[in-house]
Amino acid sequence: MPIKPQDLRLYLVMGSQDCPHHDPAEVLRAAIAGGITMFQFREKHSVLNLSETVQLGKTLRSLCRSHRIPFLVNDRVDLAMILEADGVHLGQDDLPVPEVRRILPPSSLVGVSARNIAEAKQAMQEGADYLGVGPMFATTSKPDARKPIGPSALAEIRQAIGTFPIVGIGGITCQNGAAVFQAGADGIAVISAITRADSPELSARQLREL
Ligand SMILES: Cc1ncc(COP(=O)(O)OP(=O)(O)O)c(N)n1
Ligand SMILES: Cc1ncsc1CCOP(=O)(O)O
Ligand SMILES: [Mg+2]
Repeated sequence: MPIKPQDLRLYLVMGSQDCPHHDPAEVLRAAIAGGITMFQFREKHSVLNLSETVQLGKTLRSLCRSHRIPFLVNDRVDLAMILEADGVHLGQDDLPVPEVRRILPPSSLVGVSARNIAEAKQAMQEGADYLGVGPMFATTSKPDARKPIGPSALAEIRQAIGTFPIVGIGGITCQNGAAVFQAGADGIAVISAITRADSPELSARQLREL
């Protein structure tokens, strides 16, 4: 099933490493109450072992399923299959989209990171369902993130690719999120703006109002 651009409107990306103040399941529950439209399980540089990762993934997966929120897994196609995820998100250094498509169920969503027009067009040709474009702004959630490209780079990609679904990511907050929508994004993807907020629910609600 193709992605609905409105599913990208407020996309929470999260793993246990992003939740220093609250239990990840509580953060996700609150974020769902606040109005997130999509979720990505991104367990990266965390202290969980593999069986703990699967256990947490199952908990988060069932929360998403009971609220009809698409549940994607970052990078790990094996984990996505174990968790019966709705799809995966792949970066430029991750597994190639056509190979991943061969092993996932046909209806799976595949998101791909892109930071310029060439990467965006290649991802579309290879069968991506949406693009994650960023980092928009400086981020502290991804230590190996490259330099921010800003909303103007997203606007250029939008101009080049027409209506293909795009979500902006990286350093997005209530203060700067509107600029990402104005540049032509269908949605915003956030980690810390929700996971590190005093109230993840209130923060999600405010981001949804953008
Ligand atoms: C929605 C979304 N967009 C971009 C990314 C970044 O993916 P990647 O470049 O592979 O980096 P890691 O997240 O794997 O560190 C994303 N995860 N989600
Ligand atoms: C996963 C990822 N990809 C590009 S920036 C980023 C981190 C986004 O986290 P935050 O919303 O806290 O800046
Ligand atoms: Mg990746």
